Amino acid sequence: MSHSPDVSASRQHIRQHIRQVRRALTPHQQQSSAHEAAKRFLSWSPAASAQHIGLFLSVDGELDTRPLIERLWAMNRSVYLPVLHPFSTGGLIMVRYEPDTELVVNRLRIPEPRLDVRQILPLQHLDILVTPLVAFDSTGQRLGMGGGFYDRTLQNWREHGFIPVGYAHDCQHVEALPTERWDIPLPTIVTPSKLWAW
Ligand SMILES: Nc1nc2c(c(=O)[nH]1)N(C=O)[C@@H](CNc1ccc(C(=O)N[C@@H](CCC(=O)O)C(=O)O)cc1)CN2
Ligand SMILES: Nc1ncnc2c1ncn2[C@@H]1O[C@H](COP(=O)(O)OP(=O)(O)OP(=O)(O)O)[C@@H](O)[C@H]1O
Repeated sequence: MSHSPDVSASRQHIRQHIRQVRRALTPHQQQSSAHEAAKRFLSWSPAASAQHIGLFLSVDGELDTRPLIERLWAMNRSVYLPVLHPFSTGGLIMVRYEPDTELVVNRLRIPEPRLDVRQILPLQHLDILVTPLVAFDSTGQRLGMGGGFYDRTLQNWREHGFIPVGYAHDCQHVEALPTERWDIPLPTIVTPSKLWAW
């Protein structure tokens, strides 16, 4: 439940607006942005020593993670994708993603690996969690698609010992987001043109 209908309505408005703006990027803009962002991510120092990296498969105009995933595979890093938890509402499970991993489309229409318990990585073994977002602000607050999946997954990230990093287009930046008490700000966000750090 939201503490205020205004906050909730304004979050919904920002979501719709930014989703439309990022869907309007051309395939060429998408491609060059994906390349620039992958380079920036790989030159960020925590990425140099990270072995287990959580990513996501881009949909809906999101900054394309596929070029980054290909580079990480070529560097023999282990890549994981979020799988919707089968019964814990709003939960995500990180599952290993390799070039031959079979993907299925989940109920939110996002491709994910089939849930295989042997391929699950507990969060405390993750080094970096690359986090999707719809909008971010000048203080590192993020707004997602509205499921609360990453708000839950990012709880206690310091204790788990992984570093979250937002991955988004420059046009997803807004000056200030209306926040809710469960929002977890990101310490780092990579865009094609900038590395934001707080
Ligand atoms: N690429 C990607 N994967 C991700 C996320 C994300 O933001 N991006 N998530 C981050 O949390 C989780 C999924 N979160 C989601 C939350 C809401 C909707 C949603 O409302 N989607 C549709 C309606 C669903 C339908 O088609 O039935 C919509 O576009 O309105 C989608 C994903 C896990 N995987
Ligand atoms: N830590 C949490 N524990 C329980 N419920 C939560 C938690 N975080 C968020 N929620 C619930 O999830 C719902 C969606 O939250 P919100 O709109 O902030 O999601 P979001 O940040 O846009 O999405 P996401 O994190 O999936 O990208 C809210 O109704 C909220 O009550």
